[in-house]
Amino acid sequence: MKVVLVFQPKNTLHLETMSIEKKVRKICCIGAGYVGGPTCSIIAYKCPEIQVMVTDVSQERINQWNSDKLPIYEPDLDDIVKECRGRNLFFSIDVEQAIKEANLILISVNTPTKTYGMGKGRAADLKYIELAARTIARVSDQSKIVVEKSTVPVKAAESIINILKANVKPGIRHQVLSNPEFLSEGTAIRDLLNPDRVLIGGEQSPDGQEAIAALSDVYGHWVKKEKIITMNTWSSELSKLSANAFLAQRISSINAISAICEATGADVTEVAHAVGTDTRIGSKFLQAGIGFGGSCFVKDVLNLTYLCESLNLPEVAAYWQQIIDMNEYQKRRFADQIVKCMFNTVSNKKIAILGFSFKKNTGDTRESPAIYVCKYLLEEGAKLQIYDPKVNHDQIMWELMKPEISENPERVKELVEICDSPYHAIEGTHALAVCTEWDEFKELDYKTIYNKMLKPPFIFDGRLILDHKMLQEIGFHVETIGKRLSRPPVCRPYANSVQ
Ligand SMILES: NC(=O)c1ccc[n+]([C@@H]2O[C@H](COP(=O)([O-])OP(=O)(O)OC[C@H]3O[C@@H](n4cnc5c(N)ncnc54)[C@H](O)[C@@H]3O)[C@@H](O)[C@H]2O)c1
Ligand SMILES: O=c1ccn([C@@H]2O[C@H](COP(=O)(O)OP(=O)(O)O[C@H]3O[C@H](CO)[C@@H](O)[C@H](O)[C@H]3O)[C@@H](O)[C@H]2O)c(=O)[nH]1
Repeated sequence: MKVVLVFQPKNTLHLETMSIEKKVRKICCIGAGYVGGPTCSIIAYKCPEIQVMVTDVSQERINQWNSDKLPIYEPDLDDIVKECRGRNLFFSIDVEQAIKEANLILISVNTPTKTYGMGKGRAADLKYIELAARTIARVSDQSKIVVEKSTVPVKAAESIINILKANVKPGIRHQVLSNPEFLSEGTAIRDLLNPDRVLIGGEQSPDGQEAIAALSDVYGHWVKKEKIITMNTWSSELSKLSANAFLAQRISSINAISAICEATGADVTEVAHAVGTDTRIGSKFLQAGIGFGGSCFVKDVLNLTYLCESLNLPEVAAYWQQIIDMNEYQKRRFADQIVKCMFNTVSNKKIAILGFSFKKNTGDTRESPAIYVCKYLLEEGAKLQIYDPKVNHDQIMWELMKPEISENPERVKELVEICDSPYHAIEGTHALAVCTEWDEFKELDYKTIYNKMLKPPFIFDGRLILDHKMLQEIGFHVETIGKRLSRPPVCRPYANSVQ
């Protein structure tokens, strides 16, 4: 461990270490979002001797974390926050003070797709990461372990290192680690408590290894040693993007197969089962549907394609881009199927949209496929009655009134009604479309629903969760993804279907 001589205010000569502390005692997390909040709650829960301060620039978000109604919905999160908050888990907007006091800092800020300038619509916008790094450099009086938890393009840690090096106070040497997060929304607590693996990438130097060991110790409180994988920084950053690209690729692959099923009479559920029982392939992430959404897959695959282009690898970029293209096709296909089945027009027809979040057990709507299904139906003049158990009304309207979704927000207000229950949503509708796989949609009283709908009543199951046989017996016209159910002559969605 290196030492440096520094003069303290009282002119006494004092020895101070330049290196990072080996033991983590205080953590500051920058960014109190879907990752920062749950991750730090679990750290605080499992490491009672570590003080964890979660910070954010948003006063509203911090107030919510300090209240009984947390800003995000995650099963089991409330109980863990209640147990740790005020003990060794705190939420604050004083980012600078928290950085000063901590010896390990998690950067967990958003890295959205750029909406302007170079790389618009593809590259990750790293402005929040950069700002966090500059703040750390400016306010730190001691060397810290700086952990990149946000998902970033490969070599982002190099930019953080450069910013820190160029701005730190004399005698200070921070260590930057990559520790990408793999939690899924809706199962965040389960994933954090029992991760498949924890990745830590760092510098291959003695200081880098010390920092890796310190972070490994934190996870070691509850994660088995063999699940903590250490590697070089760039491998760690690329592993995160690759994992998401592989997962998204499986969904686009099964969705591509679903189109073939509809055209041939094969059944995508049977095909997915047959394919997934091959142990080399595995059964997870083969659920066909209306396409993937969420804040990560679209953003991270686009980020990967942009990275490939920047590295002058156009063929590789085109390969990954195809995953996004297939996803767009799938969302569009579902909306087209609704229009075509309903006698080629949905103008002024009421359609119930059940589910608006991007998947069940979350209130998150970022990149939700439901948004695009609604967008296409609104463009056709449909009146939508939308219900979601966890997404609040304003959030739904905000998503649908974004300029990239609707050119005419007033028209959206006229055509959309947000409902408090599924039964309210289906009142007087011609059709019902399931856009999120919430369990409660399986349990609805479909006989009552049948009576409340106009005839013939259509059900479009975009998530393959309903009992189609039972619905047909009640009298519904049922359509789904990747298999043919009822086929009256009015409903032949795909002109080139093999009969
Ligand atoms: N959401 C997920 O399930 C998930 C899973 C794994 C990884 N990730 C990645 O983790 C990162 C964070 O994702 P998220 O979903 O938690 O985002 P989020 O938008 O929910 O939260 C980010 C928070 O950071 C805050 N912030 C931004 N700049 C700040 C600054 N300078 N100082 C203090 N606070 C600041 C924002 O106000 C926001 O509250 C992203 O890179 C994402 O790709 C997300
Ligand atoms: O077989 C499947 C599985 C998922 N989906 C859809 O894919 C999207 C993403 O689902 P999921 O991966 O479960 O949720 P996320 O919270 O987005 O989690 C992903 O993105 C996170 C952010 O990077 C990663 O940490 C996780 O490991 C990764 O699974 C959702 O719209 C799902 O409905 C399908 O259509 N079919």
